[in-house]
Amino acid sequence: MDQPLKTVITGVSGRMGRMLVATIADSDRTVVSAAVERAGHDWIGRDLGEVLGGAPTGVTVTDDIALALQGADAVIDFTAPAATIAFARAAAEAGVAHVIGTTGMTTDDIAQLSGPAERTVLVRAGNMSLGVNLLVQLTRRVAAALDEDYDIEIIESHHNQKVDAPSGTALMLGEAAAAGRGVALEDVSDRGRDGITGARTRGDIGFAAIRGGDIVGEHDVMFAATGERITLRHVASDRSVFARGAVKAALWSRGKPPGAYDMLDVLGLSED
Ligand SMILES: NC(=O)C1=CN([C@@H]2O[C@H](COP(=O)(O)OP(=O)(O)OC[C@H]3O[C@@H](n4cnc5c(N)ncnc54)[C@H](OP(=O)(O)O)[C@@H]3O)[C@@H](O)[C@H]2O)C=CC1
Ligand SMILES: O=C(O)C1=N[C@H](C(=O)O)C[C@H](O)C1
Repeated sequence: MDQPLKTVITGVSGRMGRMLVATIADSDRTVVSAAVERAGHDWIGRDLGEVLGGAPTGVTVTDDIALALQGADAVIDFTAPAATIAFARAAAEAGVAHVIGTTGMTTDDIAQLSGPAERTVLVRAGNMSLGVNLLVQLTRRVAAALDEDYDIEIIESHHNQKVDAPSGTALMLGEAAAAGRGVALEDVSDRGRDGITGARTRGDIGFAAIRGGDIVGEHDVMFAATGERITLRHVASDRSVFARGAVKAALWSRGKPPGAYDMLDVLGLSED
């Protein structure tokens, strides 16, 4: 068997950072080799196990990404767009695979990942769960089978701490629906309706975002026509589905050539 994958976790104190530490602790194929938080965070310089309320692990939380990447195989990153761009440059420099779950990235942010992806394996997805990635493929197929008599609406629900909208998953689903219809999402996307909006434009793909309580993540893709409605739905009830997907991506990266990949590649669901 291969040596356990030496994995760096960024944003380690966050909801996903903690979930990743727990997921890796349950795996004999990966190990947390370093843990990163932002400069000034009160976990810096302390043992990861102790700050999480457990036994010492020997991993000291650091704000130095270059140091954290030394000798590592992969970095799993669920943080924020500016941090992710900086981590991508550092991972490319160190030749370490970069698994990105961060959402809320603009087109310009994403363009800044193409340089790093020429130098190392970069896997990025707005949702790392198997279920959502299957839903992406289903959405593409249903959109291809139906004409514009079926209005496509994407409804997403998340916890009250989420800072970006539409969710990364909603955008993945929107891209899939647009691809199924053979159009570009930016030409048909309808976000943030408010006030006298006028009637719906035929062919548009609409987005709606709900924020409340501790909702982990729910996504509906509705195809609404006169007299009938089809709804494809995914409900995540536990963040472990995202963490397991990210760890799977990190393991998959081993030995792959540099390039930009997504979870469809990792899961073998890519149809292109
Ligand atoms: N693709 C997927 O499957 C999923 C994606 N996500 C996405 O992952 C991201 C994180 O989500 P979540 O864990 O809920 O968010 P949290 O806010 O709980 O965690 C983010 C963490 O990143 C840290 N961070 C921010 N900037 C830096 C930096 N420069 N250096 C080091 N650490 C930094 C934050 O620190 P601080 O608190 O000090 O700012 C925080 O600890 C979001 O974009 C979310 O949408 C979430 C779930 C699944
Ligand atoms: O912020 C979250 O929590 C989540 N973010 C991702 C997204 O933006 O789609 C994935 C998941 O839905 C949870």
